[in-house]
Amino acid sequence: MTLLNIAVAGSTGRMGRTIMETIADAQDLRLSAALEQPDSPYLSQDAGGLTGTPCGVIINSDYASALTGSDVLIDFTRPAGTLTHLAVCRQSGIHMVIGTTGFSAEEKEIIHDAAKDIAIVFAPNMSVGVNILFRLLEVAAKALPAGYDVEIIEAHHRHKVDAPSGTALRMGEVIAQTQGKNLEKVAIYGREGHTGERAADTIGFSTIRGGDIVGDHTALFAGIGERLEITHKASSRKTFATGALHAARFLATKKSGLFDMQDVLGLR
Ligand SMILES: NC(=O)C1=CN([C@@H]2O[C@H](COP(=O)(O)OP(=O)(O)OC[C@H]3O[C@@H](n4cnc5c(N)ncnc54)[C@H](OP(=O)(O)O)[C@@H]3O)[C@@H](O)[C@H]2O)C=CC1
Ligand SMILES: O=C(O)C1=N[C@H](C(=O)O)C[C@H](O)C1
Repeated sequence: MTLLNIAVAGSTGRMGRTIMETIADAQDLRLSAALEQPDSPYLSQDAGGLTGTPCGVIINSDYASALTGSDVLIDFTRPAGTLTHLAVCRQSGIHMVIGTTGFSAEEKEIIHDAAKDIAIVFAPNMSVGVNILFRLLEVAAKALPAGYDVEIIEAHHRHKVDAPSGTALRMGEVIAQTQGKNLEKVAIYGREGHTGERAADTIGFSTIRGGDIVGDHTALFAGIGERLEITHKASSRKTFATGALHAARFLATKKSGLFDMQDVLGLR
């Protein structure tokens, strides 16, 4: 069997470690590189040492040379890191799975442009459940009559640095798009003080941060006399890692283009 060579950026982070563990369990995948920042205390260590099984891949910050021999780079880092890695991958013709969240509109445009040359899966949430939830939101947003207030509530661990989560923002985009609205114009990010009554047609976001919550997302459609809540709760990062590896396999069949998990999972 020909193995697919996977490089992992942010290899010592929460997602990086989980992805490397998941690669180690896959028969068809090989960890080809483990990347970290130049000031990382983990440089030169065996990447498998982090997960208890040394594998002979040394954690490296020389992106260009480390990526030689890789088919796909999986990147769950920060926007600045992802864009640095993207430039190297575009130059070297290496496909990318991007799970990082918190990009500005301009930064997302750079990813769109790079997809002219390489194939990219870019998705704020790689779990099967959340991607089905996106479809359920389309159904609800289309079927409910006018007058249901939309609120999106998300909860994550204390270490998360961006808010609202990328998933919550995508939920807002899906609902807004389905209802013919522009999220930028209707989003309300938090409320404080004398806010006045809720404006009709807005989409509110609420963010909770605490402890080790892996990732909870709820869309609330609140009408008069009833509420519809659609919720997803992730209980393990393995669900995201498994999705990222499916995305890498999907990219192996592509030459270029921008895809998301709806494409990977055949949900479009
Ligand atoms: N799409 C999805 O399904 C999911 C997406 N995410 C997203 O993935 C990202 C990472 O999450 P998580 O693993 O929890 O975060 P962590 O903070 O645990 O890990 C981030 C990793 O990226 C490295 N890093 C940070 N900045 C840079 C940079 N400028 N260049 C290169 N590497 C960098 C960090 O190195 P160091 O520690 O040295 O700073 C660390 O290894 C977040 O944006 C999160 O929202 C998370 C889960 C699921
Ligand atoms: O930072 C996290 O942990 C997560 N981030 C993603 C997001 O911002 O949507 C996905 C997941 O909920 C975990």
